[in-house]
Amino acid sequence: MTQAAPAHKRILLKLSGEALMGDDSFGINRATIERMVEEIATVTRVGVQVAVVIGGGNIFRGVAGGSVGMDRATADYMGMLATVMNALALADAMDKQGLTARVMSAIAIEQVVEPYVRPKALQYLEEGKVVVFAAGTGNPFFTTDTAAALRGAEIGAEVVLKATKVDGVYTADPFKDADATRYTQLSFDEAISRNLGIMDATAFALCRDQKLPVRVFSIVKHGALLRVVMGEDEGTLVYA
Ligand SMILES: Nc1ncnc2c1ncn2[C@@H]1O[C@H](COP(=O)(O)OP(=O)(O)O)[C@@H](O)[C@H]1O
Ligand SMILES: O=c1ccn([C@@H]2O[C@H](COP(=O)(O)OP(=O)(O)O)[C@@H](O)[C@H]2O)c(=O)[nH]1
Repeated sequence: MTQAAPAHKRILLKLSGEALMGDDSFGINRATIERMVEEIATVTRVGVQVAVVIGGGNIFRGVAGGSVGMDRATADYMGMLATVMNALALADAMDKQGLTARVMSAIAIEQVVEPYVRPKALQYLEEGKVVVFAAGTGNPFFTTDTAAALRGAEIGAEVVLKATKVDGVYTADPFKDADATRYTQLSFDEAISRNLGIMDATAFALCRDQKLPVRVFSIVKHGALLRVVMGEDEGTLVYA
């Protein structure tokens, strides 16, 4: 039996920090991270090169309650360090499941992880290793969604896959508005002008300018990542 070819050769997967929490209220849930790694492993097995940008919102967010009264830039650096912790946990879980993972950080912390060097990242991807980008863009006032757009463009990913708790982009935040309906697809301009809070405008604008499509899909739904990679209709496509 011949297996269908994947729709993408190289993807940039954005995992929100909160996705690692599972049903916990904070931190990293082991079972959840292992399940995510299994899903990533299935797409590497069909020959897709995978790079991951991991968030930090499960540990610290520059704009959240824990940072009240703090200098914003300092809080953001703490948020970026939180993503490094998540990246280490994710890479560890990958190694345990037989994948070879390499963490690359946008902030130099050499004793902990190697720094981000673009040609090195490309080399790892060609070798079939999973590259986990940590520390966001390395700059305060940005988000890991923007880091996903940036790294996605830099490594020539064909698509940014934003794995999140909701199964696509809705007309309004579905957690707040029960009448919200899901888009199958929409343009970046529509997403920006309608102020759909699923990704920040900086990330959307970068993807739009680089003509890098984004697909938003559910990380909770089993097998969704593989279906996305195989080109099946899943989540919402945001296109240039
Ligand atoms: N128009 C929208 N469509 C879908 N989700 C939305 C929308 N507006 C806001 N959201 C929220 O965005 C979240 C997804 O973004 P994500 O980056 O994963 O979460 P967070 O920013 O909380 O870490 C969803 O959980 C949802 O509550
Ligand atoms: O380029 C970046 C990426 C992240 N952050 C900080 O790191 C936190 C965690 O990232 P994010 O909120 O994007 O994580 P996620 O929502 O994906 O869990 C953010 O709140 C910011 O404080 C930052 O300052 N610059």
